Amino acid sequence: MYEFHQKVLFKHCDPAGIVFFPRYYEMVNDCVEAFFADVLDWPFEAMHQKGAVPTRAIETEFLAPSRHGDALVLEMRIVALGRTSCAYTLTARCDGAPRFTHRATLVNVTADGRPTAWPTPVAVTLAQWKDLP
Ligand SMILES: CC(C)(COP(=O)(O)OP(=O)(O)OC[C@H]1O[C@@H](n2cnc3c(N)ncnc32)[C@H](O)[C@@H]1OP(=O)(O)O)[C@@H](O)C(=O)NCCC(=O)NCCSC(=O)c1cc(O)c2ccccc2c1O
Repeated sequence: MYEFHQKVLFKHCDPAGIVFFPRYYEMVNDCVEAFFADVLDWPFEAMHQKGAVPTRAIETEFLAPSRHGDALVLEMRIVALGRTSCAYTLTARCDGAPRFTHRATLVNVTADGRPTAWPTPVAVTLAQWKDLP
């Protein structure tokens, strides 16, 4: 499991005082960006020179609201790996209690947007992470 820590900031909250869902999606993408840099050794700034990794499928359940100052921990796991795609799940918790769960599939694409096989070192590392608790 890969952990990403995110304190809820003023900018994340709506006038009702809770995190607005697009801000959660930005936190998710920040977690994925950190995973690519820290774990895959393939930072977005390098990856985007030759292609991209757009999201093909996405599903989120919001279980309890988060508020300014909450210390969120996003727990990311690789749950499926294909030739060009991989799926991850993410559970965000505050003090151990779940706030939202998320599952998405990313597809590795060329500069002209066509699916292409993961680079071998990336595929090897994703395979090592797949199904880790
Ligand atoms: C993403 C596409 C280019 C895929 O093309 P196509 O639909 O033709 O895909 P294939 O049929 O060839 O399958 C490729 C691959 O995907 C798997 N797959 C297909 N459908 C699904 C599904 N419903 N659920 C799960 N998996 C699916 C299929 O099995 C194949 O896997 P293999 O491993 O077996 O090869 C095309 O669909 C497309 O361009 N879609 C639009 C993408 C988009 O606009 N997304 C939203 C905005 S972009 C975005 O959010 C985003 C951009 C980035 O640059 C990022 C960079 C880094 C991280 C995240 C990013 C990000 O989220």
